[in-house]
Amino acid sequence: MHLWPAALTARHLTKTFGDVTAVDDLTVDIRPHRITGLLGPNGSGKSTTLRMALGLSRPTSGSVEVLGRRYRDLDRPTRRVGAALDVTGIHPGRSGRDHLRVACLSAGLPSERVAEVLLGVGLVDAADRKARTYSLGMRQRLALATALLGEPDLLVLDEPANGLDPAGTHWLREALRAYVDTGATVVLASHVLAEIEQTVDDVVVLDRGRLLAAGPLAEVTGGRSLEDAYLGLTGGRRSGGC
Ligand SMILES: Nc1ncnc2c1ncn2[C@@H]1O[C@H](COP(=O)(O)OP(=O)(O)OP(=O)(O)O)[C@@H](O)[C@H]1O
Repeated sequence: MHLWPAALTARHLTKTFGDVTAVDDLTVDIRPHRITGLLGPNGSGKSTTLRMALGLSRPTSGSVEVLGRRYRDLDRPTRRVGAALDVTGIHPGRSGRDHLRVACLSAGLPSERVAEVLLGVGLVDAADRKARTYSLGMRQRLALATALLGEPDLLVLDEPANGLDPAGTHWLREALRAYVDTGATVVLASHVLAEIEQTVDDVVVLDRGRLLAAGPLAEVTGGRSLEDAYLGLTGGRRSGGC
């Protein structure tokens, strides 16, 4: 149904902040209809890469496209790409339901989607409580619900399991797999290698902004655990959280 050669394509993508090169000449293709984990130590450029892909930050040089176009050139981007990058952006005085209503309205999406995504992420019972009373895991669910409003072809998540309990992590894994099975693509950045290992089809490993490895999980790990492969690739620079 979705026929793009790659869901995300970076070509010589580079971003500098003053003296810091956050992303350094990154060339990679992320395959469609799969879950890809973006891995790397703290400060390796994962979030900066995702922000450039979503048009939130301008590359210093090089390019990044999602679904075959620059994000800003996509037709109705909120229906094509959904993102949950930062749970701190949720208004504390607003209920989850109101947060979703506002997001629906501003994206021009039908209001029926609010009840559907609340059900989908298991937040129905908490929907009318103010977001300030939500746990981190509940805010993660609300951020995911927001990203899913437009039933996007590409879902981009930054540390989506952060704050989820084991049952929540299990639920997330199943939910992402079910979503990809509908023909969509998921890209997620994470530090938690055990979680990544059980969730993704492909991995992209960054270190200090540079690409260290990319490909199917089994190919990159070569029979080792992901942690061993990762520590070998990054020279022992540990990702936070593992
Ligand atoms: N707006 C900014 N201004 C200055 N430096 C920045 C900015 N955003 C990111 N950086 C720097 O760019 C580098 C890459 O940061 P980035 O947040 O992309 O890494 P990350 O891999 O997502 O890290 P983490 O795992 O800790 O979330 C870091 O050195 C960071 O300090």
